[in-house]
Amino acid sequence: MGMFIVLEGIDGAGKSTQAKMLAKWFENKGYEVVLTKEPTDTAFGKLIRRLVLTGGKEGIIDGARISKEAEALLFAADRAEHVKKLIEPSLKAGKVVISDRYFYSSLAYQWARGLDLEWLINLNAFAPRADLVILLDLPVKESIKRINGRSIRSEFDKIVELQKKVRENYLKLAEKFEEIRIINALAPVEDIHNDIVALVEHELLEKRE
Ligand SMILES: Nc1ncnc2c1ncn2[C@@H]1O[C@H](COP(=O)(O)OP(=O)(O)O)[C@@H](O)[C@H]1O
Ligand SMILES: Cc1cn([C@H]2C[C@H](O)[C@@H](COP(=O)(O)OP(=O)(O)O)O2)c(=O)[nH]c1=O
Repeated sequence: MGMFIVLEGIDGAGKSTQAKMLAKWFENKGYEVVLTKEPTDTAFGKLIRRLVLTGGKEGIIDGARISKEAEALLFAADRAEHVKKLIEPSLKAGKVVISDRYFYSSLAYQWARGLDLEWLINLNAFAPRADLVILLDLPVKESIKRINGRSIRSEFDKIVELQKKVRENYLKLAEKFEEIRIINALAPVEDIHNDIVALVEHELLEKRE
């Protein structure tokens, strides 16, 4: 079996930056790596971007956003394809799978949107837990500064209050899921990378020897 590592955190926490660096680190050590993300680039992920994340006309039914239940189900459908078609086969082939977001995102975000946590956990029960979840934690103010430069930001990402709730939710989830480890994401990129590598060596590689 391979190794399944997930990066989580609020928007702009540095997940994609660190996921790429970690993937390179594993490749340099000779591992076969699959770097992936959620929402995916499949038709399901595209549907989510169209209906949920853009806040565009198509996502609006009767003048409101699509329901939070439908939103959670769309993320779960995208995830089911992701798990069955990519994650599980890659792990069976002995590869290192690194995912930028996974079901922990649904727990943190859709819980913040008002859904029941246990309902969300049950909905996502089909998805195998990761071996290690790196939670990049930083104050919302900092994350907003980092993503201000991005050209296309949806309404969804702009809501500071929601991001604050999401951050709190992640910290609560870290108490519930032992695979979640908190990393201070305020540090410079290289320092965070070194912290992540130390965690991976200690939590995953040493335990396999
Ligand atoms: N440790 C860091 N310190 C300062 N800026 C960072 C750091 N990590 C990433 N960034 C920058 O912040 C922005 C968001 O990073 P990104 O990796 O895309 O975050 P995420 O994938 O979590 O949304 C990018 O412009 C990136 O270059
Ligand atoms: C995977 C997932 C993402 N999301 C949200 C988190 C992000 O705001 C958005 C993903 O958009 P994306 O632009 O891919 O992420 P990022 O802003 O981190 O680069 O979708 C959920 O609400 N639930 C989920 O299950």
